[in-house]
Amino acid sequence: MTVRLTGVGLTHANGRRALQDVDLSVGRGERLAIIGPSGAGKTTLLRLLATSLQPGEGRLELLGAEPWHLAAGARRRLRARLGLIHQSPPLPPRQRVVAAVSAGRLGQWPLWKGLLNLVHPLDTGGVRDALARLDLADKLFERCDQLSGGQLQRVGIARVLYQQAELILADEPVSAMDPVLAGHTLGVLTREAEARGVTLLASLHAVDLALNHFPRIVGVRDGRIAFDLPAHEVTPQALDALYANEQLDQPSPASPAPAPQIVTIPRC
Ligand SMILES: Nc1ncnc2c1ncn2[C@@H]1O[C@H](COP(=O)(O)OP(=O)(O)OP(=O)(O)O)[C@@H](O)[C@H]1O
Repeated sequence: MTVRLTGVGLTHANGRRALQDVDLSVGRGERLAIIGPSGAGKTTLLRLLATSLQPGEGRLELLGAEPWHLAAGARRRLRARLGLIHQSPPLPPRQRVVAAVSAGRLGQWPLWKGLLNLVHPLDTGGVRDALARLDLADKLFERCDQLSGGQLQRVGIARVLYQQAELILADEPVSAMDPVLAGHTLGVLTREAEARGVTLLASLHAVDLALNHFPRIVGVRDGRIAFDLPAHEVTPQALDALYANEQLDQPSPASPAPAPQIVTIPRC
């Protein structure tokens, strides 16, 4: 298994319980979309898998290791095998795209090579190839602060492709793109993952993108796994239950009581 969570719970520092009783096993090469309403715990789950958050309860295994039982150096080496795609890639604004993408391999390089690469990019050809897959080869020497939000997201994806990560964790990777580009970009990412046998977990708000691009769908609600199904078995009823918004369901005290109504968050 690439990922195994057993009875995992996580409470944020402010006391907010974000995950509870999460059991999840993901095999090597699987592609899985995580969907669910806002605040359900999708980002927390991905941050936990990225080892930026430590579970309060339960057991986490990643790539055959238990990260929180490893010494710091071994945990750093494990992290170098994980590729993180952020909704807003944390790229230094003045950095050139070539440096931002090549930084994907910093965790695999000795310090001297990483420093040298900052001054003089060592593998411009490899970086250009990764960018070309995202139709961004012409942005190689542009500054990150001169790119649009959607272009920056594609730079973040190119960085993880260049890294050749074994497990890709993507948090809303196409949220800043128009629907056509979002679909195209997810297609590139999922095909790359499939061709390389890489495990891919992505959180997505757009349910149609999740169903079209991922064979397995995990629905998360209130910090728990509501369903874990092959995409073709996800029913409209399961989606309605996942997205039924209890807070919006409360009638206003000042208004005459309307007929009870479940408000469903629109899914694009
Ligand atoms: N750093 C944090 N500190 C405290 N509470 C947090 C933190 N991050 C998230 N939470 C809380 O944990 C819960 C889950 O949040 P999370 O961001 O994981 O949800 P999400 O499903 O990714 O939501 P969205 O779709 O809106 O991004 C929410 O109640 C949120 O307020």
